[in-house]
Amino acid sequence: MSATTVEAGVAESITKQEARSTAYLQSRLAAKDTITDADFEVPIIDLSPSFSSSLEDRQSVASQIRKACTTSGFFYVKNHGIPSPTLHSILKQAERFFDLPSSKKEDLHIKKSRYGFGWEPSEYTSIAGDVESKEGFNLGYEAGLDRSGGDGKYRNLDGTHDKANFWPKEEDLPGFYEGVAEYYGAVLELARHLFRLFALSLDLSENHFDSMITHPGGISRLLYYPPPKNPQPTKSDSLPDGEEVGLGAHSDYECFTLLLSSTTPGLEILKPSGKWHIADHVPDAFIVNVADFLMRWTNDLYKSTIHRVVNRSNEARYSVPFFFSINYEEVVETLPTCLKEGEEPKYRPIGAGEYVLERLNATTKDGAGFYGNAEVFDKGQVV
Ligand SMILES: O=C(O)CCC(=O)C(=O)O
Ligand SMILES: [Fe+2]
Repeated sequence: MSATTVEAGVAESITKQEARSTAYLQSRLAAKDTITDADFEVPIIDLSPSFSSSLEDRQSVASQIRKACTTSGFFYVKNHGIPSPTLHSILKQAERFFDLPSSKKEDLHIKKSRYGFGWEPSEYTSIAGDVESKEGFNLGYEAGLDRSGGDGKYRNLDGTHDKANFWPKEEDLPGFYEGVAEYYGAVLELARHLFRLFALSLDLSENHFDSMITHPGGISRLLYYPPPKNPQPTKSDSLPDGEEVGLGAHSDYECFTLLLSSTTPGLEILKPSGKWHIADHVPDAFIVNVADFLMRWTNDLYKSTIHRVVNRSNEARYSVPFFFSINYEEVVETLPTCLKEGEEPKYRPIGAGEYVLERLNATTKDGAGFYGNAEVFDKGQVV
């Protein structure tokens, strides 16, 4: 299938139900799954053979990816080529950022952004209606962060092309921009590499998605989860369960996510039985998870699995997810090769950027968006 550009009217076809995170979550939970907990595993995939010049080697990795995507929708990658100091240094940058005095962070407040970029205080947005303890710093693609230099055609989520990222002043946090740029450049390169493996895993040609990622959307966040106010149970068997949530239950919106975290665990993945699987920390590895574009392309063959974060320790957790999207003007529609004879697409085509923006806005009160919503938020209210 060749890439099509977004058509007028696609945004209107995104229903209110999809745009509202809580309703969307409920509909996803109600969907029957064909797998059971016995099929659920989060494998560690060694990416070394994926850099080989032999197609057979690359295919062997792709088939492991396919297995993970059709069961849990989550896997770890090791030997991914990003040096360990780069990983440690971005987590250090996260610590430095969150240690800034509030007055400095206030200048970067997400209420000044149409896309939720900048600093997000704790208990500010909510993905599933819970109060969320996380504090964040969100940013999007810019050509200067892309080691390929991009093709100069990047547009924001809403199609505009003014500068969208907020950066702390160099004198407030020396070296922060360079640190983030180094990490972002490396993780974007890895995401492009992984996308070729995803294509292979779907029996497509390796370069199937290449023309869609010349100036791709790539939101990344630095996240800080403080230790809980009250000690939390060491595990949880149901949803919802009244725990102190760091980040509420959700699926990610784009193609797939690459998640780096500090050693404190916290990511919980919903198993088919409704119990939570607590993901172990694997040193120097990323957790990769299928997100909603891949679910839609594959008509549910690949699972965009619900997950959340609960910090059950008495230490801080830092994480850095990178949400890899295609170019925002592209349309995501079911791949004909993922439809069996006589099977209909379950999902209508969506404009990539518009869809992500609607899902992001749905995390704000009444879906009103971030921009200029200070009064609502300054009262400390969440959705
Ligand atoms: O911080 C984490 O471990 C997970 C973050 C996440 O799921 C998200 O930001 O979508
Ligand atoms: Fe997520």
